[in-house]
Amino acid sequence: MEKQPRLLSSQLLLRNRVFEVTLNRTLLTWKEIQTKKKRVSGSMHNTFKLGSYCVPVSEIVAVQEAEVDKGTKDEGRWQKMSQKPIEGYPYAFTVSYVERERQHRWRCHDVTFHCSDGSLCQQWVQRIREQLSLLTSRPKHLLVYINPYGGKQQGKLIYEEKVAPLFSQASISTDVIVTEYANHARDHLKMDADLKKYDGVVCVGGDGMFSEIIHGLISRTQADCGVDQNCAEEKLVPCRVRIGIIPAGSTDCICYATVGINDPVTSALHIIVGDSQALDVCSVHHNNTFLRYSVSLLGYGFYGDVLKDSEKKRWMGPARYDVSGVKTFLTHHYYEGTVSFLPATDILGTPRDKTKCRAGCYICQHNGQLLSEDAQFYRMEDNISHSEMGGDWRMIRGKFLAINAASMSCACPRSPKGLSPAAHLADGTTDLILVRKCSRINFLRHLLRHTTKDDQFDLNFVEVHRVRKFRFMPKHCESDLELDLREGGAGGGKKLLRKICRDHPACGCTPINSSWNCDGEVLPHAAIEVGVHCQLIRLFARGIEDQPLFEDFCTPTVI
Ligand SMILES: CCCCCCCCCCCCC/C=C/[C@@H](O)[C@H](COP(=O)(O)O)NC(=O)CCCCCCCCCCCCCCC
Ligand SMILES: Nc1ncnc2c1ncn2[C@@H]1O[C@H](COP(=O)(O)OP(=O)(O)O)[C@@H](O)[C@H]1O
Ligand SMILES: [Ca+2]
Repeated sequence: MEKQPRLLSSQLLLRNRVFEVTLNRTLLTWKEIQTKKKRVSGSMHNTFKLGSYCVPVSEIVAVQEAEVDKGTKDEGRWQKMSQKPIEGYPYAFTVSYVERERQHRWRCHDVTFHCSDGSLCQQWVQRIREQLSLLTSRPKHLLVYINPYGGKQQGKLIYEEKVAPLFSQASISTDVIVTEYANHARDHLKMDADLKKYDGVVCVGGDGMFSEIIHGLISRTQADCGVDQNCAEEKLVPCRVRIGIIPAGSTDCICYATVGINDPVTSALHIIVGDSQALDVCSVHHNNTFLRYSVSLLGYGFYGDVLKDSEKKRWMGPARYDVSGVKTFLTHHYYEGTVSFLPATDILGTPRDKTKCRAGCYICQHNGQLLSEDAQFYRMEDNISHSEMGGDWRMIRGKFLAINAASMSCACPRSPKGLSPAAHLADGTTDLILVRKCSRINFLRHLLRHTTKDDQFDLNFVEVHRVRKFRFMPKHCESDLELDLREGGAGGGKKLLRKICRDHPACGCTPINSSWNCDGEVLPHAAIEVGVHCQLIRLFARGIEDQPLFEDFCTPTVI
């Protein structure tokens, strides 16, 4: 077979101007070759530049021959044609590529090049397609789950109108399941789905729906590999299949904190270009029983109570969180208990850093590497258990308005910098935020700082620790009591009840325990043990990209 030259370069017409169009292994560039210079708006010093653009091949969505109706030139039927023929350039092809807009929004943009020669036009289409086929990280076949009841109940519409057309343009085939009941997606992934057929799973819904997907996928992977999820010390096996999130929920924090915006088209484009972003996952256990996984917020007290109350107000849609938020704020419950945690030592980064986790984050790479080297070392020294390698646990007893573990920033439209602005997506740690009992006005000051530039940790009743593991034990352990009543018979039960009455007089003003908000799902247990599993799952995302220096930029990059 004849070997193709690496570089393809031709003079083609674009909007009636001649461009030198070049395709190499990584870039498609087009440069105006007329002498006329073009002013580029918004550039730093209003300088004049040649019209010259480039798009990375990795950000091309598709290429196709454009329809140019050559035979109808004299019949005045231009409106029927997708492209007007240009004298001497009767053939054309259209390249669709990612264009960056403000606030991390991506859009699919088209550029049509006109050629004088049919075989040249075909050569261009073929060469670009060949280049695209070399991008092995792009998904070809996806399994899509849609929650039709998430958020404003627009999931199906959002998928059909905004996402499906892009997938088909990018030649991605899909199997789509619209869920019929809660946990439908989880159980399908866990037991029925033929995962070998797919390069990824797409979740159309909110954080709760995403939680279903990761539970199905992680449980399935552990079952296939013979790993027992109930054992908190087990090293879990990372999932092969990547997950894409099309935001169609109420908070969409996981999408927002990994992409920088909750926008369905942006997310679809990240899936199409085959992005990959590893994510830490917390496992939640109690008494050697697996309870749940969490990737964003594990919140006890305030966020647990907001969520529990909001579940009764689902009919309100996303506004339920504001109503329950105000109600919970006014109720001002605090909860007593003991938090123990294992601080993450030997790592780069602290929760008070000014630098944030961004696309290609060095801290995530460094800390992830460190953990896998540690794991190798301790596998060799197999007489040392994982808990012994850990270091020193710390213990804090107190009265808390909120205990929040943020494994990622938890940025969302309500709080664009999030609960822990400097948390990392894939560093193997979670940020444990303890908000002690304080006045309403002080708690409001803390909450308000989630929405401003001010530091929400710079208050004397708030502390934050970057940890690998933590435990919470409420002062009055309800689940233990129930367990004791069942197991210990009447005598043991009476003794325990007497103790509780002594410790907690029946004033009736405060519920004994809160529940945990686990990625937007209510976890009724109060006593839990949590461990972080570094980079257990991967998303079709790349982390938040650094904002460009100047506002008025757009791709294709002007060079
Ligand atoms: C005074 C203004 C205070 C604004 C404080 C906003 C903080 C928001 C931080 C949100 C962190 C979100 C973490 C992610 C949680 C989600 O997993 C989870 C599920 O998402 P899904 O429905 O898409 O499935 N979402 C949630 O749990 C929602 C949490 C939303 C909490 C809103 C709290 C509003 C508080 C308002 C207090 C107002 C006091 C007014 C006093 C007069
Ligand atoms: N077909 C369905 N019917 C009812 N509930 C569902 C269905 N599919 C998923 N769910 C559940 O709906 C809940 C909320 O979903 P989510 O997409 O996160 O929306 P929201 O962001 O509005 O909470 C999740 O707990 C999920 O398990
Ligand atoms: Ca993390």
